[in-house]
Amino acid sequence: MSAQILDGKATAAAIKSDLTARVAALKEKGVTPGLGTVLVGDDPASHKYVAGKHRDCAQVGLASIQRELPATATQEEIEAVVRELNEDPACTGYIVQLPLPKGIDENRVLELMDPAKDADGLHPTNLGRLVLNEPAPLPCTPNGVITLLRAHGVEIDGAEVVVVGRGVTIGRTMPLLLTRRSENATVTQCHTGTKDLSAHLRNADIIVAAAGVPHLIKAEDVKPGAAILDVGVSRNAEGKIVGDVHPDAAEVAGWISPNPGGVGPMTRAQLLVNVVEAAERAAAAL
Ligand SMILES: Nc1nc2c(c(=O)[nH]1)N[C@@H](CN(C=O)c1ccc(C(=O)N[C@@H](CCC(=O)O)C(=O)O)cc1)CN2
Repeated sequence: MSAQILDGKATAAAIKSDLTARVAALKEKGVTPGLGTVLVGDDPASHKYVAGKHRDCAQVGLASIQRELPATATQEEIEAVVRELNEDPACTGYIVQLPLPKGIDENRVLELMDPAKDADGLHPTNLGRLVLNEPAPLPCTPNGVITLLRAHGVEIDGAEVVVVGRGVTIGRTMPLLLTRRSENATVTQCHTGTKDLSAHLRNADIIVAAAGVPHLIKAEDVKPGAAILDVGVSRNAEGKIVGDVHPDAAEVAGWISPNPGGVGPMTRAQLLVNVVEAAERAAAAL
């Protein structure tokens, strides 16, 4: 068997095309939504991701607000930029690109954000709303995973899903989204403390791999026909992405997301969705 592709690039393009029309409609009402980004330090991957976010903004007609600080920036300097964006009326929503440099208290920065402008859905208030089933901006990568599965007709309802990883941007929140009544999946969360990862994986209809361990998941770990979402990003000596999933797994799986070209573009598209939805809510309240 050779897996079918969960095409993140094409699915993200369709989402962006829909958003372009919605942004144009907002502009006709006199509202120009803007996405802000706070980027601290010189991690090349973070710079690439943020540049991609602003390219997306230009494509769909969103205004871009970019704030960059050096790796030497203090906690207070970063927090000052967050306070400024909280107050900036041109900024509909913004993100603080993670990870922040060592020594910076990331949670303190996230907590300082105005929850109404939290385009990543990572503010504690919004994470709490998600737990309570209240409306909130949804974390971009987990929401991107679900949108990608749905766009390709992969059944989530009743599926056994294994999430590998417990990081903030995906591992922690992926199970919360998947176990909502609208998704209705059964989720097992695995992590470095899991005793027999392979046994869990072999039982999964859907695997979300977000461990950041190159080629952790191999063909023999995969149930025939399963859907695999490879969210892991490691880099080889040439700086090329190496995912969590060994390429041989595609011979066993029914569906697989390429990496790059799978969940990454979906993360960016869902970020735009959060900003446009926030702008639409604000416009409706005018
Ligand atoms: N504040 C946040 N920080 C981080 C998040 C996040 O959701 N919010 N997630 C990741 C990084 N990330 C978003 O910021 C992200 C990752 C990957 C991509 C992407 O488009 N990847 C491309 C490949 C790009 C490359 O060649 O390096 C792809 O997969 O095709 C976009 C955004 C951590 N930080």
